[in-house]
Amino acid sequence: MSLVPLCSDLPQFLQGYLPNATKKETSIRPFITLTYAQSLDARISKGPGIRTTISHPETKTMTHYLRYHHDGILIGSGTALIDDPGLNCKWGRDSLANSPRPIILDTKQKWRFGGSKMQELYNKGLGKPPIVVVANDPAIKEHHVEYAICPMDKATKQIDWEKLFEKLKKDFNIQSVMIEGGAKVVNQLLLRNDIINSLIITIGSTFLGRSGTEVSPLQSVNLKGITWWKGTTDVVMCAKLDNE
Ligand SMILES: NC(=O)c1ccc[n+]([C@@H]2O[C@H](COP(=O)([O-])OP(=O)(O)OC[C@H]3O[C@@H](n4cnc5c(N)ncnc54)[C@H](O)[C@@H]3O)[C@@H](O)[C@H]2O)c1
Ligand SMILES: Nc1nc(=O)c(N)c(NC[C@H](O)[C@H](O)[C@H](O)COP(=O)(O)O)[nH]1
Repeated sequence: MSLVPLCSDLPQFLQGYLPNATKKETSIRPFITLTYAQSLDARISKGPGIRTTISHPETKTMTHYLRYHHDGILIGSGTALIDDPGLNCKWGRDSLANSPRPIILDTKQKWRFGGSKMQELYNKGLGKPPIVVVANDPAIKEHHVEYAICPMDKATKQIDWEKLFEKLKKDFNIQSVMIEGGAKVVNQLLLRNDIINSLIITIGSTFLGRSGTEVSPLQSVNLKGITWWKGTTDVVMCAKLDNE
């Protein structure tokens, strides 16, 4: 499916929140953008296992413009298994060159590249092959997939985000990552002002109801550098996570 044209005021609106392509990041971690689309009642899907369109076509195009500006695009295995996303970039003339590298957080090793939309795009020369984040050497290694082995923190039984992003930069030369969900990933990273450089949230003019998948961090989060864009049915907020 082709995209509608990018709204002419969006590049200027997003500029201060994108990785700077001309300036190599000096930090040991990549530039990290946290981005997702939510309903007015802070839901990102109608419920577990239900792929839900929230964005208007013009903010869908914006997402592809964001993909164009990042080296990697990270999602949790929940999203990979439920949505079977392509994660390539349809904005611009050359999908393969413009696409970010998909990064799938799959410590339980449940997702397979084989048979996925990502593989279909890769086979057609329209997308890049994924990096799969695992906690230990995977029992099954798939063709064309690279694995980032990232040990779990023993206490939290979660991967250490800092170590993961350092590894992505050092071992895979990923200078910028956009994180596209889902809820478990977003809820953790909304609390990480030490890691997240930009927050870009699309809000669609719909309510998805209480059985919807909610995004809401464990504690309150303050924002700064806030700016809003208004489209036909959606608004987009760009911000930075505050240090307070
Ligand atoms: N509207 C949007 O912008 C948007 C974007 C993405 C996904 N979604 C929706 O979100 C839903 C999926 O969200 P979800 O919360 O179920 O799944 P998720 O995509 O957040 O993936 C969760 C899984 O990722 C892994 N994981 C996450 N954090 C980890 C950590 N720190 N260490 C180790 N492993 C970790 C675990 O395997 C966990 O089960 C789907 O319904 C999807 O359609 C919506
Ligand atoms: N911006 C945005 N608006 C939405 O309404 C929605 N549901 C998502 N959801 C993000 C999720 O990760 C999707 O699975 C991928 O956006 C699909 O990606 P593809 O088009 O297959 O490349 N994102």
